[in-house]
Amino acid sequence: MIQVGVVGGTGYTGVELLRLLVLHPEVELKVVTSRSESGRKISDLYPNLRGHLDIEFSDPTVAELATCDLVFFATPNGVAMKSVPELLARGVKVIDLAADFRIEDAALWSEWYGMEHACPELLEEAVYGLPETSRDKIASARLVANPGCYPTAVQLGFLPLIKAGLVNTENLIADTKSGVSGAGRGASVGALLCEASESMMAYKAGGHRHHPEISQGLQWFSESKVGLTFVPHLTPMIRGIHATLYAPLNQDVDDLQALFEDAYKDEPFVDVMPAGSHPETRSVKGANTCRIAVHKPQNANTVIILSVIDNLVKGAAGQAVQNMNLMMGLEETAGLNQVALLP
Ligand SMILES: NC(=O)C1=CN([C@@H]2O[C@H](COP(=O)(O)OP(=O)(O)OC[C@H]3O[C@@H](n4cnc5c(N)ncnc54)[C@H](OP(=O)(O)O)[C@@H]3O)[C@@H](O)[C@H]2O)C=CC1
Ligand SMILES: CC(=O)N[C@@H](CCC(=O)OP(=O)(O)O)C(=O)O
Repeated sequence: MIQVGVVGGTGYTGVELLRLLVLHPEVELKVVTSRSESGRKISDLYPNLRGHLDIEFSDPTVAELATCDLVFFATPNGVAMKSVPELLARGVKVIDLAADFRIEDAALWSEWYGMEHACPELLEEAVYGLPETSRDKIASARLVANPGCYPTAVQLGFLPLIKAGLVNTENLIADTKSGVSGAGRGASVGALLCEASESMMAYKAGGHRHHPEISQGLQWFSESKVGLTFVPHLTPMIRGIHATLYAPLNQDVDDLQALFEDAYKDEPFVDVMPAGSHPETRSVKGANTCRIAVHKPQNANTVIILSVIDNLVKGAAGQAVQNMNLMMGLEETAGLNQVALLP
């Protein structure tokens, strides 16, 4: 059994990791941290785990955490980078669900995240954990940067077209919607029921920190320069990301549907729906699935890709478990066979 630690076990992505890991056939949860709930039985706070997890939250030192084989950080940006060098030096593998190791360029990271990077020397070694593009690198990595939720949905949607060189990459548009759990469990006025329900709004239209992450990920696979317009919206649902993506074709393409089906035919967690489909966020709720549909309306030259994920699963904890499976040489789908919850 692999001994696993979760830093930040009280948060939304943390408890989602626990939900997945308690049923994982190869994992033993050894340490689950929380500073505010240290000493409390985890299943007292989260009764869905009663009968599955019998340990308490703790507030361990890095040396104590290092008794694990692999540690997940489900913590705010800027936390993991303070402990990762010591954990790696002690032979522990790390998956960070936050953004500390997602951007290759330390100066660009500081610009968007408003702090100095604590270990820029590790940015080159860290592997961006999108299995559909980097499976082999992830398998041999010590440190994986789990992608953001919007970046997962947007990159999986655009990449088949970009890799095939079929679109004008300077004019890509990503119009994205998120459920409120994307903002985490911490109390904030914007996440109150009376503020977030019965209404919808765009936010950070002038610049969101996922813009450089998405642009970087698309640029890795594009010979021409990537220019992206990215606008996130907050929608009155708890879980889910819906990305509507617009890409101008640079040539006639016979069969876009076949292109997408072929690109993802061997991917266990990307489902290309039949032509004409409109994927719903509820069709991936609780599952580690990205569901995609491709359209070319009015015979115009703009392709529209619809891409949905559960922000807490394929957008965070599920993708992190997928990465752990790869890093530890396990079956990639182990512990990840959930079917979405309907209605
Ligand atoms: N929510 C989402 O949909 C997604 C989130 N992410 C990213 O994953 C990370 C976690 O997100 P989420 O679960 O929503 O966040 P939450 O705010 O819900 O939870 C944060 C967790 O981190 C712990 N924590 C906070 N500060 C520290 C610290 N300085 N040291 C150690 N532990 C700390 C908290 O517990 P305590 O204070 O008790 O220690 C809590 O358990 C974030 O970086 C987020 O951006 C990524 C993709 C999707
Ligand atoms: C609805 C909402 O607030 N969503 C979050 C994105 C969550 C996420 O994935 O962000 P990280 O890059 O920090 O992991 C936001 O826009 O900040």
